[in-house]
Amino acid sequence: MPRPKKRGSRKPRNGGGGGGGNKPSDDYRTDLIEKADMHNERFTSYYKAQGIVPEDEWDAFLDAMRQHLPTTFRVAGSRQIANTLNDTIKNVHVPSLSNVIFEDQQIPPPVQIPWYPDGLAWQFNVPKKVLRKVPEFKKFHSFLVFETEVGNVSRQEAVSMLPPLFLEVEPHHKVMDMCAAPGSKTAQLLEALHAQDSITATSIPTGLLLANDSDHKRTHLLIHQSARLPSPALMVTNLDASIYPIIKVPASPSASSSSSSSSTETQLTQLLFDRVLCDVPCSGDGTMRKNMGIWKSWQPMDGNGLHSLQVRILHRAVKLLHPSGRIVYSTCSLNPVENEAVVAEVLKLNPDFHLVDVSSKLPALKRRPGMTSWRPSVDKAVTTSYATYAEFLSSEDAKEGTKLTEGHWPPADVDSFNLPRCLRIYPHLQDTGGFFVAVLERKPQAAESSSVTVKKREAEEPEEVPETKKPRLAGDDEEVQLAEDDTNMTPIETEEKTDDSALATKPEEGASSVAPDTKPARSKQEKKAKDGGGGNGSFKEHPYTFLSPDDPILLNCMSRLSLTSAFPSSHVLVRNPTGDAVRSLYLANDLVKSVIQHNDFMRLRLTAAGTKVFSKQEGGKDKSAEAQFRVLGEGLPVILPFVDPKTIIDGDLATLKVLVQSYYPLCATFGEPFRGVVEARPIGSHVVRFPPGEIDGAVLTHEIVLPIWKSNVSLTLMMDKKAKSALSLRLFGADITTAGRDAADRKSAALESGAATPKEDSSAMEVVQESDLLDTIDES
Ligand SMILES: C[S@@+](CC[C@H](N)C(=O)[O-])C[C@H]1O[C@@H](n2cnc3c(N)ncnc32)[C@H](O)[C@@H]1O
Repeated sequence: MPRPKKRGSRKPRNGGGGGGGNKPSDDYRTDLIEKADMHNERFTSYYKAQGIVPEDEWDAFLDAMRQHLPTTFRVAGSRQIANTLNDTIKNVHVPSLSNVIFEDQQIPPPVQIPWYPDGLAWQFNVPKKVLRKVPEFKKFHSFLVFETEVGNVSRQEAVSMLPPLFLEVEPHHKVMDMCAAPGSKTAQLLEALHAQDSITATSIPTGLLLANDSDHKRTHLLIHQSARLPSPALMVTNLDASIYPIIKVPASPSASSSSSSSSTETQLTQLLFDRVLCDVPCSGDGTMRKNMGIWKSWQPMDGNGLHSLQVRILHRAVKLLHPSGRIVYSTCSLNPVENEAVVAEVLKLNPDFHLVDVSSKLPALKRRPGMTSWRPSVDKAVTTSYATYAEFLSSEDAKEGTKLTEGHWPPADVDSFNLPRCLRIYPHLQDTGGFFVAVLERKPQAAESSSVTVKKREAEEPEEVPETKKPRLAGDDEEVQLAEDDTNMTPIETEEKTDDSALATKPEEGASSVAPDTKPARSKQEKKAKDGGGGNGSFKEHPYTFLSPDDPILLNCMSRLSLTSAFPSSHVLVRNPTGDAVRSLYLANDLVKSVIQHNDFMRLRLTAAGTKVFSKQEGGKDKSAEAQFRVLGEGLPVILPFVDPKTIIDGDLATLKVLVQSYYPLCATFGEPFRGVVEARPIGSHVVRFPPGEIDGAVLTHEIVLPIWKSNVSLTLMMDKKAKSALSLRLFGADITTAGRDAADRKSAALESGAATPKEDSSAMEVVQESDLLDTIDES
């Protein structure tokens, strides 16, 4: 008698199980598992059977997997400020951290990651208590936390920095990040799109970054993360990537940004992407060095259950790609079933694609070739005895309901796929997590003939996504249980009760043998995943409305801020049900505008578009066209190229110090000529330029431009509290802001009275004390 049908395995650890939030769950607290418990017989026997590393490297591999993962970060590469900051790290922090002894141990200073371009990525490995107790490290830690907060530094696991590097994004590219949350790679892609930003001004790239995630809550985390690099070229959607719909844009670029164009009068075509990142949900066993709970729970079926979803996401990427485009597929799993098997399956479905040889890229990166032989485990007991799917099918195990497909095994003609061109990164190679990357493009001749087809198709209406394939929403309808940390999803056993009716297409068993144009099948496990978004039943976001360039509020805002006629006023949008300029104004580039105008925002589940640049001043009572809008700190770099230079006020470092020190310094406190100039200005939003300078040992190494608000008699520096503290720390070596001083006072009062350090975080400085760079959100 057959055994009861085996239920689905586990949710993807890395981004598959619904979840946002940003705190580690106790299960995955790295300090709650002893080294002695870092064993898993199934893991050992499975990976030994696969031969993922040579026998004589096995101990080194396993030993590295048990070591604490170093902390790594990038200095945000798109900004000219990156080099200045990198110099600060090199010339100020590293020397001060070079001779630290803690509990009789020499603590090594941060070092540059050798393979990262321009030396902009760093790593260090110190216990948390060193960061908290050693003054030099504490200072460095505060510096990093603040710079992270303002977007100049991105805490990201080293291997997670790889996929965007292999994607080679340029500012004109149309880029799709299919599984983007929480957004560390999105940030990196945005930086590449903004490579032409100057030290004070953001460029408006002609390209586009469409960041998508099927988990609604996680898309908000993604929006929060990407707000650090405000971009008029960013859109965020909340869909199931495996059935991502076609996006329509005008066939002729000249029609794309015209305010009068609409889908009824304009010929539309499918938007094809130049670059697609598929950083898919995976079992995440390459992250065991930080998600140590995986040691306890790992089992071989995790990867088996994800294979089909991974194939379908990558296959969809192929369909969305421009003929000359490039796809990067990545996972933080070591399992060939989630890696090479997925790539081989998609190459089989798309014979015009091939793996790109990237062996000469990032030469200092130690890597191993992709595998050409593996054996999936057909059960939890790690039975890996079947060399082929056919062998498995004729076995007892197959009859007992195990959901495996031919695609789980290496294809018969495995050599034709060049799988060794994939990259495998193992922990013992260069002290990182485990990772997998594959770079796919169309074969050169296929790309050419495909280009011709695309040109022809430009005259036609784009193919619509059939109704039945419209994404079905899961994340919103179900109660999404947040894992405490994005990086640390708690694996949850899944049930298989999902209604299949709205899901694509074929039964799982046939997945490996589907014809090239057929969608790969969907596993039951993935159907259940709460993040398998789609449908728009409970989509509650507001629509996007572009203001008319004659909108009186917009005109008033432009004249008050002295914006020149070059300002793209036809690209300003609002988000509210009435489409009026009520509170916030956003700026989008041509492509973002075009996508919004020609696609239903509900169908795309469009969650964010463009970047917020103006906001109504809080407390303003004027509800008429005279309402006062101010330029936002984060919006200023985008607006700056359009501000009439004559109206920018000149300040100096002494002026900046006063503005940083108090919330509302009186105009009378400033020295001349600044005082005279601001006193003559009307109430409202103004822009001040601070050239490089020096006072009392504080050095401003490069020009900065900041927004201020002038009231009757006082000024306010319009910067987020944390950003202000970051600036203070960078310029004056201490947090001299009101919030910083208050926090320091409270802390010393608490210390004097013998009470614990205040827990409630009411100031920016306390944020630094309480937050920990080691806990910063990052998902590789
Ligand atoms: C490995 S994580 C992505 C990490 C992200 N690229 C980063 O660097 O921060 C995988 C993501 O895929 C999302 N996801 C899972 N299934 C999906 C699907 N069918 N379509 C789109 N996103 C999906 C998860 O919500 C998760 O955020």
